[in-house]
Amino acid sequence: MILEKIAADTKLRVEKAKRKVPYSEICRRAMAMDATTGFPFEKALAEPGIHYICEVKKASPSKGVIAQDFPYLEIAREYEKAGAAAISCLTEPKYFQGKDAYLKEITENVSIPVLRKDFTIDEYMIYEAKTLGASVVLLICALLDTATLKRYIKVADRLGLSALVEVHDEEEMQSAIEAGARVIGVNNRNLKDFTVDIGNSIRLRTLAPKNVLFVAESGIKTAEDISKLREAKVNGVLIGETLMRSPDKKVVLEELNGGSL
Ligand SMILES: O=P(O)(O)OC[C@@H](O)[C@@H](O)c1c[nH]c2ccccc12
Repeated sequence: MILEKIAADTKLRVEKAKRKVPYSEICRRAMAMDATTGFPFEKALAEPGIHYICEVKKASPSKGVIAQDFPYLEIAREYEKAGAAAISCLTEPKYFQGKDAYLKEITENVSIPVLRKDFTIDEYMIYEAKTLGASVVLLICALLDTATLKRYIKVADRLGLSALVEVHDEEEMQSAIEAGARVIGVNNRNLKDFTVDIGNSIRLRTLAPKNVLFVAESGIKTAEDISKLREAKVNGVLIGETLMRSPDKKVVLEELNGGSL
């Protein structure tokens, strides 16, 4: 499966990063930073209504190159101006053509929280995310057992980072809950065959405890999708391709939201 391939390549990337900046040094740098962040991502999602997490993504394994022209900083600024609650920035280089530098530059230029969208398979990456200015890290349940998930959430917590814990079925949802996830994202994309079903978020919505924030991820394209997710009482939606393919992000966000934002 693609996820295993990506995880294996990520492991090599982290080994290389550790040779440049050792584990003890990345920890030191991250822990020297302010951890009293107030968890702005969770704060934003906890406000009433549905919130937009807008993704900066050049390419993906399922779609290939999405944006030939990729003015990532302009895109991030446009998202912020259009009323996004948060930004998601891909940093995985091989399959998504992401870069740590995109994340760093974006966090330095917007004031809304930014998610480091990557395949966290080592605590090192959580410390790294902090030094890049992220407010949130992605933890994918399919890559981490419950005990590891729990440990990573604690590491993030101590740094003042939120964790968006991604699940795609009931079993993973249970693991996320058991690990103490405060924000759970349901991926509507099946990573085995790349099919997308918004119904996956709606189906799993009822399984998340009341005190957990809920995000629907992937394949969100129309105002009708949003309206269904709103009805299901999701707190946030994570949208990439639909926004990346449209020249005017503000117009698309307004259309999706059925008026203004
Ligand atoms: O471009 P889309 O279909 O709107 O999806 C965005 C986001 O959900 C997707 O990029 C994503 C969801 N989970 C991930 C994990 C890793 C990388 C990417 C993702």
